[in-house]
Amino acid sequence: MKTLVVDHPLVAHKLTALRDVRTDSPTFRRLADELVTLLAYEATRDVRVTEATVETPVAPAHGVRLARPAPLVVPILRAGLGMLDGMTRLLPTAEVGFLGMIRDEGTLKAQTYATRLPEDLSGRQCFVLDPMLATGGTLAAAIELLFARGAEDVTAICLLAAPEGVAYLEQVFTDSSNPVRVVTAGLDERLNELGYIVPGLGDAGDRLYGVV
Ligand SMILES: O=P(O)(O)OC[C@H]1O[C@H](OP(=O)(O)OP(=O)(O)O)[C@H](O)[C@@H]1O
Ligand SMILES: O=c1cc[nH]c(=O)[nH]1
Ligand SMILES: [Mg+2]
Repeated sequence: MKTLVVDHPLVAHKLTALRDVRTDSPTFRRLADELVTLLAYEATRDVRVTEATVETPVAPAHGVRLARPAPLVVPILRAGLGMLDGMTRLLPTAEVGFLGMIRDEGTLKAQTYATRLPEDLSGRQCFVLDPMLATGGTLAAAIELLFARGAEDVTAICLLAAPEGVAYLEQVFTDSSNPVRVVTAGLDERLNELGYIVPGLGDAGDRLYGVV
């Protein structure tokens, strides 16, 4: 598994504002949206393309188009929904599937409460959106589900990751024929005793949509 921490001053600036406890929900949503578009640029570096030729007003020009089948973008509800618009802005022809998952805050185990994905993902490139990679349980379960349906490779886009979560994914995904990549704006210090990323940004879902 490969992990890319995007090193860019605009990403660092927006991430700092996102972390700030004084940042309100509307601003948090805007920053998350902007950050995802910046991360998506790196995350789609290996998106599959096919050669294409178009006629300019002057002459034929050789270029590329996104290959078929279209990539599948999968936000993990709730918090991943705050990353969807920023992603599809850069990849408007992608299809979108949905996974609803919640981490039990006692056991820290992920449970899936909603699945709306194509049954057959053979040959598909998938991009999973979830702002927080903490223990890694949620992302691991989501990625396993996509591979079980035939996905070819999976790139997870996160706003923040913990070393513990990255290590867990490295341990789970060792098959080089089904590569996994994590692209994140920041790799933080550690998890605390409640399974929260330190220094992190708190509960991403609550900060986007309110406490439930
Ligand atoms: O890496 P893990 O330890 O599994 O934790 C990360 C998960 O926790 C958060 O979701 P949460 O369960 O709070 O659901 P929500 O998006 O509805 O708030 C977050 O958005 C991830 O999905
Ligand atoms: O720090 C964390 C860990 C899990 N989920 C969050 O939203 N934040
Ligand atoms: Mg939450």
